[in-house]
Amino acid sequence: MVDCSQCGCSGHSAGSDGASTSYASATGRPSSYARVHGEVSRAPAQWRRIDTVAKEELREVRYEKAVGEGIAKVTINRPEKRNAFTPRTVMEMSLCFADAREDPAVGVVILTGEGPLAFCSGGDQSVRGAGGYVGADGIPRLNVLDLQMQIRRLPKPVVAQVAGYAVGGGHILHMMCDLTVAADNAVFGQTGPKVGSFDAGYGSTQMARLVGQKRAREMWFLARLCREVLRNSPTALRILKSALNAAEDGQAGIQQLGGDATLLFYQSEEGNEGRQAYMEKRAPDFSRFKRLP
Ligand SMILES: CC(C)(COP(=O)(O)OP(=O)(O)OC[C@H]1O[C@@H](n2cnc3c(N)ncnc32)[C@H](O)[C@@H]1OP(=O)(O)O)[C@@H](O)C(=O)NCCC(=O)NCCSC(=O)CCC(=O)c1ccccc1C(=O)O
Repeated sequence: MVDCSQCGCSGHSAGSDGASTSYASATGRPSSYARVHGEVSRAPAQWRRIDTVAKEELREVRYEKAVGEGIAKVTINRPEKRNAFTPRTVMEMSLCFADAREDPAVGVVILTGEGPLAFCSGGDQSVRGAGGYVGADGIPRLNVLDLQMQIRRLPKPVVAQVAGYAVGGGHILHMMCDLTVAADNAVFGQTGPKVGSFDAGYGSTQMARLVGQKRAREMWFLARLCREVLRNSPTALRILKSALNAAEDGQAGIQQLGGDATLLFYQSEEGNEGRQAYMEKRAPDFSRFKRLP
């Protein structure tokens, strides 16, 4: 096993050059995957830091993109509080995820916490008031619930990279991610009832469903490493994620899958014929599009 703290992997076999992951076949020769796609680099990513997103200076979150690769990384940056989140932290995370969604160069997003002691310890209890967590505007918020939805609906895989504690709302955040890569010291748990809190939404229902869901996603996305995800078709990943959500999310899941179907249809000749005909003030001619069995 190789210690690969930069890529967040929990361990993989090194290629003969020590800088790539080798997928040897049973014969010992390079696998057909390696022959067709080449080896997967395990060289440390070069991160470029982004200090401002949507004109908002990032103070409680670090946001980075890997140079020349489609990986974005969102790091909760409050290690002195075991990366507990305030309304501002959540707002900054939300801006970063929105940016990663919009950036066509980004294919996969990592969510992690600063330092080895905690991924995230949930809501910052020192700013909790009646009605939610209170930021500079004095308004109590539970805005992490919106962030959970945002992660869930992001049409790109999100990988939680967990070292240390992932507890309370922090545990729920990792559960909302598609994949979780855990360091040896990772500790997972809910503390809500101890501190007078609970999450009866995804925090409860998703946890109940997780084992099957996570396994399926791992198999479909083949995502032991972010870089492997990036080699796969973004549309296939998008539809797979939607499909896996749809079975669990009821109408909201169908809405997401339906949106993806529209996206594909808009890219087709058949979809364009309808729009074109409208623009040209003529009847559309769909006769050349076959009704396949
Ligand atoms: C995480 C610990 C187990 C780590 O223990 P340890 O390593 O011994 O470190 P400590 O000395 O305890 O902590 C160091 C330092 O950090 C402060 N701190 C840690 N966690 C928090 C926190 N969550 N809030 C505020 N401050 C925190 C700690 O006080 C220390 O500060 P000093 O000044 O040095 O004393 C342990 O720290 C621990 O158990 N922490 C609390 C975990 C917790 O209970 N979290 C809150 C759970 S409730 C929640 O997250 C709800 C969130 C939410 O918004 C929500 C609301 C409604 C519906 C849904 C949700 C949702 O999230 O889904």
